[in-house]
Amino acid sequence: MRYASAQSKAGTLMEALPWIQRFAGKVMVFKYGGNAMINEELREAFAEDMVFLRSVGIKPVVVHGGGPQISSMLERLGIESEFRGGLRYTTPEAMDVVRMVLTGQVARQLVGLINQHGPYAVGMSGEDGGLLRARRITTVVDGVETDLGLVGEVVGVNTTAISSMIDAGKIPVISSIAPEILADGRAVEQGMPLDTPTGEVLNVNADTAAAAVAAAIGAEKLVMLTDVEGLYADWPDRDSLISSLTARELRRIIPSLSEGMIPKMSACLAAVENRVPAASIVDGRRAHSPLLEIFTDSGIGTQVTGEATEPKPLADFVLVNPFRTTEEETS
Ligand SMILES: Nc1ncnc2c1ncn2[C@@H]1O[C@H](COP(=O)(O)OP(=O)(O)O)[C@@H](O)[C@H]1O
Ligand SMILES: CC(=O)N[C@@H](CCC(=O)OP(=O)(O)O)C(=O)O
Repeated sequence: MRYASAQSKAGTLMEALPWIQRFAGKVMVFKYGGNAMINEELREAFAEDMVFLRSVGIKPVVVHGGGPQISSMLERLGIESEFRGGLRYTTPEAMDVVRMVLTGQVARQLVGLINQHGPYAVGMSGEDGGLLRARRITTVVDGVETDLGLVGEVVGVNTTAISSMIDAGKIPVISSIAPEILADGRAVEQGMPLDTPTGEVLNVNADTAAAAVAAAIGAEKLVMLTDVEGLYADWPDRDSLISSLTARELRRIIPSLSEGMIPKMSACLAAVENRVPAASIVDGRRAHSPLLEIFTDSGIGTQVTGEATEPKPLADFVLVNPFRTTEEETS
């Protein structure tokens, strides 16, 4: 009996071998969403997975969210908060809470859990060392352009800051807030250079931040942990789980999606359109879902693949626009 169980473990390890060989030395970005951090056991399993990957030569980078944790802190403090098109309308008062919860609470906890296994994790706020830069965005609700307050999208990533951590054997744990720069018409209007800092800090949805980081550092894969098994074609029909789709198919589906799935699937699309070979959504409520997604032949969630492209050259500071499509780039 003991031999049979040991044999099944060996079988699992052998299934992982070709994937370990394929991904060794490669960078993978994991977006760890607040809805996937629901209990200590899951958070510990996530930390173990990151350490496991690092130990077999894969280079994990974590970009974390914490939406539910921000919402409960805002509620405790009596600060109103609402979502518009899946993004939090963020007042200056709410921004202080976003920063406090993401960098002071969620990142600290994750870094602590990973570092129980050795001194691997380093918490990095998007504000530190010019790691991220963002420009302000609005959203469209029922066909109307709608203000989001202090909300942005990442337009610049300091890849040197991230790769020097990776090269030192560390696991960067990145919080999705970013200093605002003038990167649009406002700069031109004000006669300023396109990357002038405004002094404001913006709240960036962690899905879009993870996609921008994955694209900028030339990640092999982006894996998003959330609270569903993957993308359902006919939500909420649980029999309609899509196990894989191409960027082209996803582009067609996105307009029909609701709330949180809009930034998530747009981020997957942005990653694969910016030469990340694959982006997956996995169920973070299942312990060790990152390992199961990467090291099993079938994977477990929904995988989006891009059209084959040349590998992306790395630069020290990469300007990215997560929402520019390949068509726009080439037209
Ligand atoms: N087509 C769909 N397939 C799967 N989930 C969907 C779909 N459309 C909407 N959803 C919702 O999107 C949620 C995930 O988005 P969100 O709550 O923002 O996740 P996270 O907090 O992990 O970023 C799911 O819990 C589900 O309720
Ligand atoms: C602009 C915006 O919506 N920012 C998000 C940032 C955190 C996040 O994205 O967390 P999850 O991944 O857990 O959802 C927010 O304020 O909730």
